[in-house]
Amino acid sequence: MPSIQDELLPSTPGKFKIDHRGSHHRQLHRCFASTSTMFLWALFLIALTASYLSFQSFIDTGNRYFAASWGGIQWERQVRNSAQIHRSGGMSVLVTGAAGFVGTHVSLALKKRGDGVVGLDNFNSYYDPSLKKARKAMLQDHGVFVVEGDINDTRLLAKLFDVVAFTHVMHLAAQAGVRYAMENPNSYVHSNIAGLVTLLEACKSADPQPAVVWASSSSVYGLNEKVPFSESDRTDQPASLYAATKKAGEEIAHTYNHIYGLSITGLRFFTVYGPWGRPDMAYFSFTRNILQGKPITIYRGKNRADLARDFTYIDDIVKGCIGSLDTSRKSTGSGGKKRGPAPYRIFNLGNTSPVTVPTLVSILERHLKVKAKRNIVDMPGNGDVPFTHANISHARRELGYKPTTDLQTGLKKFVKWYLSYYGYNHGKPVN
Ligand SMILES: O=C(O)[C@H]1O[C@H](OP(=O)(O)OP(=O)(O)OC[C@H]2O[C@@H](n3ccc(=O)[nH]c3=O)[C@H](O)[C@@H]2O)[C@H](O)[C@@H](O)[C@@H]1O
Repeated sequence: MPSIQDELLPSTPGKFKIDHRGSHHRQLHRCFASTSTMFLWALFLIALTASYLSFQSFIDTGNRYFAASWGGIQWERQVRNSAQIHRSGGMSVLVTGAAGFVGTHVSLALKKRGDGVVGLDNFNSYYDPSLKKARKAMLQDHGVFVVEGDINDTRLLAKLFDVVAFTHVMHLAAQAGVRYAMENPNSYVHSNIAGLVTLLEACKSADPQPAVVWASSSSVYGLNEKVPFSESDRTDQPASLYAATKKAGEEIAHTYNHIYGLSITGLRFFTVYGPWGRPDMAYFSFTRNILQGKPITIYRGKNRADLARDFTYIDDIVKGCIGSLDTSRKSTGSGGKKRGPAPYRIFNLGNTSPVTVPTLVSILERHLKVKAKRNIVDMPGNGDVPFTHANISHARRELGYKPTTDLQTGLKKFVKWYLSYYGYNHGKPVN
């Protein structure tokens, strides 16, 4: 008889248990029973592992297709439809920062003339994302699909180029704003440097390679004193981290042109304003504060000199962007290799008539019919430059760029839009 201990304790898996007292038959039986128990255990473990792994992959897939806002058959269909070209000789353009101020206007203009447009935007909260969502809704109404995603997402970019053979990329996604760079420097590195590299990597690997047009900034002229600013002037004394990242962007773009044959055009925008604009910019926040009866802060330069900007109206900028897309010749690389020299261009897109900040405020007062409470302070050392002024003869020659809207007219259009969008007091009681 087996001892009680033998009955209760299972045999050690993988080892024969020798029964010194039983018959040969019993030994065989025990041996068989122990092997099949072991087999069943093994099966059980395999099944457990397999179901764990498939559960994990279900979670991954779920994350990819449900939590992330891109991917799937329906999504690809939307991307393809949006990229469809509706005119002969048209282009299919990936517009990054499409829910941004300039991105929205450029996307609409391209779509209206029959080009294919797919937008990309990360809808970050640098300023009120509800304004970005409203722009997205407007684009949607005009047949432009805006993908929610980041230019740092390599997989998303590869997917987009996989679904559509974009002929052009209009790269407008960026961390904008001069003074915010002191608060959140890393966001500038993330978007304007890392994001730019990720995007150019995707463009260089795409087959065919698209031609790239992207937004640099007038701020690259930094502390230069020679006016007006020309593209051939030095750009090695930036006054802000923002300007430094845009300057770095120009050098990075040059590298991709040189090594991979990407056709690249950089546009130095000069203080762009207009309807659907950026709430962080002076003309916009001044309007809000004036209507709410709040004081506005007007910076003043050295020796009490007024600051001045070459404010440029959005419709003029859009014409410059589209002129750049239309004149950009093809990239020459394929399979990630350069096959010949490709164009590398830089253009100023300004208005050529600088206006001082106090004059900007006076124009707003006239359009709003409200007096501003002006608080004049010396310019803090926060990255601002005292003035900007564009020489646009290069863009005029090459792109046919010719700005036609003066600040008075442009601000009138902005104020009209502002009042129709926000109402007279931006949802707040007027004091
Ligand atoms: O041209 C450009 O490259 C840049 O133009 C603008 O930068 P900025 O010219 O500084 O535009 P605003 O922030 O609207 O400032 C305009 C002027 O108003 C002044 N300002 C701004 C804010 C304020 O409270 N008070 C004030 O006097 C600024 O010093 C500046 O002289 C954009 O914000 C940048 O993203 C863009 O790259």
